Amino acid sequence: MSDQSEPLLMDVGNTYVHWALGERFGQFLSRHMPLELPVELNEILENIKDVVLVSVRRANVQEELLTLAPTAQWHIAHTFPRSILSSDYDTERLGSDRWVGMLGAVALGLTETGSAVCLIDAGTAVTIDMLRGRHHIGGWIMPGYRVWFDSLLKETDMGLDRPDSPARALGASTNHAVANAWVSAVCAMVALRKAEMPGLSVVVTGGDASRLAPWIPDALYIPDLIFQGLGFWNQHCKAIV
Ligand SMILES: Nc1ncnc2c1ncn2[C@@H]1O[C@H](COP(=O)(O)OP(=O)(O)OP(=O)(O)O)[C@@H](O)[C@H]1O
Ligand SMILES: CC(C)(CO)[C@@H](O)C(=O)NCCC(=O)O
Repeated sequence: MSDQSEPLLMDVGNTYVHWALGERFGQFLSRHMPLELPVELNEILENIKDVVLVSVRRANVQEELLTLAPTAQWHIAHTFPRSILSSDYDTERLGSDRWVGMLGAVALGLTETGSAVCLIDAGTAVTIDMLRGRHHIGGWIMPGYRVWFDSLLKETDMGLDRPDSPARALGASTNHAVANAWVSAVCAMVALRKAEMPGLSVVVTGGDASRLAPWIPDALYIPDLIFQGLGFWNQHCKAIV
């Protein structure tokens, strides 16, 4: 039985759906339809009153999720008050997961320190977003670790296996040449921003964050940043249109 007073938080990404309820959390694949939910989550959905969801997938994934708990109140994070977080980006297109990740930085007070913040979310895609206080000044999108390999596998005749532990050094094998190029690309992008913004704080999150964080000096590794952001959106943004 779940504690019905707190909402179930869900982040529907391009590869995984991540969920959290208090101390409980998990993930399942978002790309296989119909969705195959873990038993624990199905049990939670039978009793839950509120679900707070952010999604970057097509509407049909969201619709299928909604049918799994028809009596629950679903709160979908897709509007973001500019009074709380503004952006120079094309806000019609800025991914909801990026907005919510940045709200996670706001929730943790990282935007109030006087230093600019560089937020790296290493998932299916890697997004790198820059914040000055509660203002998003822009960002970058590049392939995530798996997609980086998959694109070369598809377009070349190289045989490739993804190493578990990529590094920033030069590669001495095909696999490490590709893997280390990915780490080095992200590190170089961060170094570019740091050169322009001394004192920049760097935050790393997402499924591949643990592969990157050791190579970025002074990076803060915050695995649950998206859930911090979803909780903040639910409390402070949902009611503001
Ligand atoms: N258990 C796992 N099995 C396979 N890959 C994993 C696993 N855990 C983490 N990863 C890595 O994490 C990446 C996906 O990250 P994450 O779960 O943050 O993506 P996502 O939220 O689905 O993507 P996005 O937020 O970009 O839409 C995969 O590409 C893979 O490299
Ligand atoms: C970039 C991704 C795929 C990262 O999950 C997502 O945020 C997205 O689909 N964004 C829309 C495009 C944009 O943010 O400019």
